[in-house]
Amino acid sequence: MTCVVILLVLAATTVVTWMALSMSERDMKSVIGQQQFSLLSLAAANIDEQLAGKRTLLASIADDVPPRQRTPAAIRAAIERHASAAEEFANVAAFDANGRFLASLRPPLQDNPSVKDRPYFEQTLAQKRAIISPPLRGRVSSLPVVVLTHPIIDSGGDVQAVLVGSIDLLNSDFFQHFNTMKPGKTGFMFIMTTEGILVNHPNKGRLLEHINARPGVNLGTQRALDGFEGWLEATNKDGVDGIYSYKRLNTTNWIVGARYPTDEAFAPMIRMRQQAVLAATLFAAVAGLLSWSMIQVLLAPLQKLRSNLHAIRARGGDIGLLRSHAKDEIGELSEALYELTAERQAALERLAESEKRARVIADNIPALVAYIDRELRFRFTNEHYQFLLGIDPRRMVGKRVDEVFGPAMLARWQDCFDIVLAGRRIHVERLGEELERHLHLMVELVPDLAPDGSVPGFYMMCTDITERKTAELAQAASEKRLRLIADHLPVMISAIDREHVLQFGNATYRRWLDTDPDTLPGRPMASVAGEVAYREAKPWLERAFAGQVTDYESTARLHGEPRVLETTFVPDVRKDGSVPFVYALTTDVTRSREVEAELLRQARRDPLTGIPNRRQFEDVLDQAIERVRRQDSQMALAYLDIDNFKHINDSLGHAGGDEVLKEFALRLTGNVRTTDTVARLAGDEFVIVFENIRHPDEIQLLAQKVMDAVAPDFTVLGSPLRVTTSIGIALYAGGTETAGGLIGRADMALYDTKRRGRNGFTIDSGRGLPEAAVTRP
Ligand SMILES: Nc1nc2c(ncn2[C@@H]2O[C@H](COP(=O)(O)OP(=O)(O)OP(=O)(O)O)[C@@H](O)[C@H]2O)c(=O)[nH]1
Repeated sequence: MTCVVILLVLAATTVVTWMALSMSERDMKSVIGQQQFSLLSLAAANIDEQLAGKRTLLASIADDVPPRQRTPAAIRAAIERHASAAEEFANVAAFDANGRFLASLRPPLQDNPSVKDRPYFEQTLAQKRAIISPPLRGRVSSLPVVVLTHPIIDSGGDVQAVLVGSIDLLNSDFFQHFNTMKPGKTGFMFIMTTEGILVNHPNKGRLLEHINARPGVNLGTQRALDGFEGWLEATNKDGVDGIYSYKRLNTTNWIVGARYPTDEAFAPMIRMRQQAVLAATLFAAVAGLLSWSMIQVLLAPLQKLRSNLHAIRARGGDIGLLRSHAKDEIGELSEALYELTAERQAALERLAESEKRARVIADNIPALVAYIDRELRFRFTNEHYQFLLGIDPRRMVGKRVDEVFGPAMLARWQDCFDIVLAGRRIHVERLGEELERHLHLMVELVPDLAPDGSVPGFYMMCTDITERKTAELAQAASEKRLRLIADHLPVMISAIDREHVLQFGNATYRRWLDTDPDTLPGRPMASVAGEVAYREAKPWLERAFAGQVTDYESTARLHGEPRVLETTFVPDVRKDGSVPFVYALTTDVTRSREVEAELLRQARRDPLTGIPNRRQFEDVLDQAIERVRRQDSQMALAYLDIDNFKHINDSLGHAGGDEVLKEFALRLTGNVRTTDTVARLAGDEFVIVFENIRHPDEIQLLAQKVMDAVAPDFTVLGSPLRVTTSIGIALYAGGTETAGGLIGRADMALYDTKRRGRNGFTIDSGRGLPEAAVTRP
């Protein structure tokens, strides 16, 4: 912190110093530049002045030549009369209009020199006025020179002769003053023509050379050649910066330039900058230290606060240490921090408590519980890993799934992980083949959906369902066995739901109805059994859904044959009392019903004679009495006993007696109406129930008819035998009399007949006394 403060102060001081220096440097550069340009302008004025002086000198020599005696001697004399000519020029010579030598101040270096083809000469002739030549190399001396000319014109206006003054660029004093005006110690001045040919340069070897003869570019010089006058900063071809000033000469338009190296020009300023930086650094250090000391004093309460916070965080100390009763900003801050920390501590305690509870719950869930992040690393695992798989859950945290269970496991589960990490919940049941124990696992993968829709991880809960799975497999095997049994039972078995839709049917459907049992689930009962059969079954079925076992019998045609079917509806009553299904067991009872009917029939028949026995008789009598009451008709009951049957038995044997009984029964049944019933009650006792008696007198005729039927001899064991019978008849014409009462009256009437000597009949019409009694002789 201290370092930061010092660095900040230093940085601020440096920035301020740098800005101040930059501004003063900019001003200083401007001043130096202007100075340089002023100096250069003075130097240029000096050159202009010298050139003007030299031109004036030539003009004066020309004027001094007498117009009518322009001989070489006169011209030479005129030159020599001007003593300054020798100082101003390296030589002054005169040439005629054809360029031929006329005279000179100093002897020529060659005989009869000619300037006929020299451009400055031709230009002077052509323009008829004085000119200053560009620098050129002397023909004979090979020295660099600048030539000034002046024409001597005759009265006719023609050029009669030309005065030529040469300036030796190497040795003359022409640039002496100019060169002393160079800027600084290492600066210099130079002159070049508008074409860039050097007229003056500290390096004399470069005279007459083009300024850009050396490779590279100096943008300042370039601008000067383009017409710029003034000062600027530029870099020379050697890469050295400098202040450049440029000014044009009035006389020749040549460019006068000065170069002032920046290092030298700004040397004082650089020194000043270094001193300023040093001073600023010192100032910053002192200011920084002072600031630091002050901050230390100011921040002392905060430091205390910080160390208290450290102590609380490191050792869990009392957060009351954060409290401060100071009435300043730091006091308020401490109090706010205390409240914040207290709230945070309470929240952390609640969170810890909640995490503890969650951990206890997770550790005690009989399932593997884990949280896995997007990199498929375990972030949370419960204790069940230790219990079920023998893996320490703490060692799993931070490891990837394949690091714990191997790459084969990851490959098998990767598709599930991809789905859950895409935000979809998955439920799968799988055999955990990658585990040492082959467990059946039920796995629930739940994505951890963040509020922004991203999925940073997912929860995985694996339950060991091996036991359940084994039980399911056993149940499936058991169901298969049951199915096998059900399919081979001669019973049609169905499961019917509350909508009366079939949910199951056994193979008997195929045998009885030619219906594939696999097509039954989902089909309404009516569509399988037919509307009629369904309507018949419906009430029984509804009672079964009410919880009652019902059964009923029905008839149906199976393969064209009439069959009797017995159906039992068994409700599937659940613990809550609901009946989701009713099982229907339909049995073909045709054969047993036939046997039953036969047994019943036989139970009601006398086995010896084949006519109804006492049981049948009693039913018939009850029904007949009921019909009389209902139809307001009449009936009669005849009670018959074979006379002296004991004697027959005794004489002919029991078999003979049986023959008599059978013949007797045959004769009785053959002589009554089909609506009448003949029955043998026991031994030689028979009864006849006569129905639909229209008049009591009819009874007598009926009795007589029976007597007549018995009268002819019987053939017993090949011998004729006379058999007689005694009859007692009771008439019933309605009323409350019971069957027993009627039988009693008939019996009494029989008794009367016997009492009178047998072989006859007695009729009791129900009026108290027998009304008719007949005894055969
Ligand atoms: N053969 C034969 N005899 C039977 C049968 N059932 C009963 N009896 C005999 O029939 C006889 C009936 O005799 P009763 O009716 O008491 O005497 P009864 O000789 O007919 O004398 P009344 O009736 O007074 O004429 C007895 O001897 C029985 O043993 C049977 O099924 N077959």
